[in-house]
Amino acid sequence: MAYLLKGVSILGAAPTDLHIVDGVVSDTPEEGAEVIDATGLVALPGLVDVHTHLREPGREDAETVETGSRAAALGGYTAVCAMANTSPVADTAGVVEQVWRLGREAGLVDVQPIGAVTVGLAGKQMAELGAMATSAANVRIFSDDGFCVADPKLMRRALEYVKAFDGVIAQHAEEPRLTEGAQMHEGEVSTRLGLTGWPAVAEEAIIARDVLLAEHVGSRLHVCHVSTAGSVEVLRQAKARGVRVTAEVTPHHLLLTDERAEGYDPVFKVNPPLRTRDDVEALRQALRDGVIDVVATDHAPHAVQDKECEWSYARPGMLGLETALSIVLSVYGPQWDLIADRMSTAPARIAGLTGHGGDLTKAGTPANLTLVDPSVQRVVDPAELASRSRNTPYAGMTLPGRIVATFLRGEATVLDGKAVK
Ligand SMILES: NC(=O)N[C@@H](CC(=O)O)C(=O)O
Repeated sequence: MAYLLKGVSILGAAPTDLHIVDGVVSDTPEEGAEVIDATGLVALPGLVDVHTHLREPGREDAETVETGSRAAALGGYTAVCAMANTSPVADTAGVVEQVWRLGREAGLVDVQPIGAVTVGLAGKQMAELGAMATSAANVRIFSDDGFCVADPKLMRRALEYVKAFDGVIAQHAEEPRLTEGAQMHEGEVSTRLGLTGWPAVAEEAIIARDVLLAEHVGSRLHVCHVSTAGSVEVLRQAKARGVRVTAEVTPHHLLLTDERAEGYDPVFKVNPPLRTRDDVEALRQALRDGVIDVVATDHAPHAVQDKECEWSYARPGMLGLETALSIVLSVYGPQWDLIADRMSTAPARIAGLTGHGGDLTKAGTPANLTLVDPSVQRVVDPAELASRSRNTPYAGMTLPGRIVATFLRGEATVLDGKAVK
């Protein structure tokens, strides 16, 4: 299938014609190509998410690889990295290969499995990182996300182990002894609501420790869902010293604050918790500066019974894939170069996903891209989401931008704002 995207603006530049032929960007038109009127639309390299929870195997009532892939494509993504906290945990070659195969069968985005760092995410014994790296799933990112690799000796060994194949340890930075019973950010609002708080220092202390370990070992560390101004300062200093550390921020931490907990609506319960306005400002600036490298969704679907209950019983986590670009647009406006780097090129580099995040002006670049209509304002309706879950914190909000089409290696996965399969 060949396409001609007529009058498209690549990253906000003057309108041009973009030819997609045989799965790549081409500078020569193809006879009989399907013409898409792309007037007013912006082409971005397909978005890449380094932090997605797809819930399969184990919690297919909340999401499957297929439903999550569809949500991703509709959000403009062409690749997602699937977190390891499934059931069974993705801590063996068998499980990561299963997730990888399910992703191929769904065929809507490239699903790159993340392997667990420790057996069963229990933080005691290192998982078979080498077996997962050499499996068909070709795992490069390892994470116990949902839990912190709290034992410093184990963290050091894992960093040493992955160095051999340029792997990366993605840390969920949470000192567990400081967050026992935590329900939200520790601060003025938690005091008023009478909820046990997760102090900012519980995140910052682990990041500080881990950048020192990564520096000592000379290995790659990635910090998941950075949420505090103090974490940003630790990362800024580490990067200035040349530590091989990268970091992500979620759309919700760029937009929402802990005041959302005031109605006790569990849709706003998430780990790490929503923080203060000052934290939000520091995160926004850090993403601009490049101290934080990427936006990652931490798309965390949960079944109704796990979310629509009393706050303290509700699971933490919120949906992200289908709203991420709109949230980032609402925060930064049409800064397309920034958006393309932080949501596509940089995450593709971190995950080692060659073929994603490429330059759409160059012939031969794999045609992984998405078309956005920035002029449209959409009202988020949970019932319309492709995810199997409904736990979006943005229900009823009016947000800028609509994904019109997404292409994976030149094949449309989304057309006219609808998934093709
Ligand atoms: N982000 C969340 O609040 N939840 C994540 C795991 C996690 O990161 O805690 C989940 O898997 O639901």
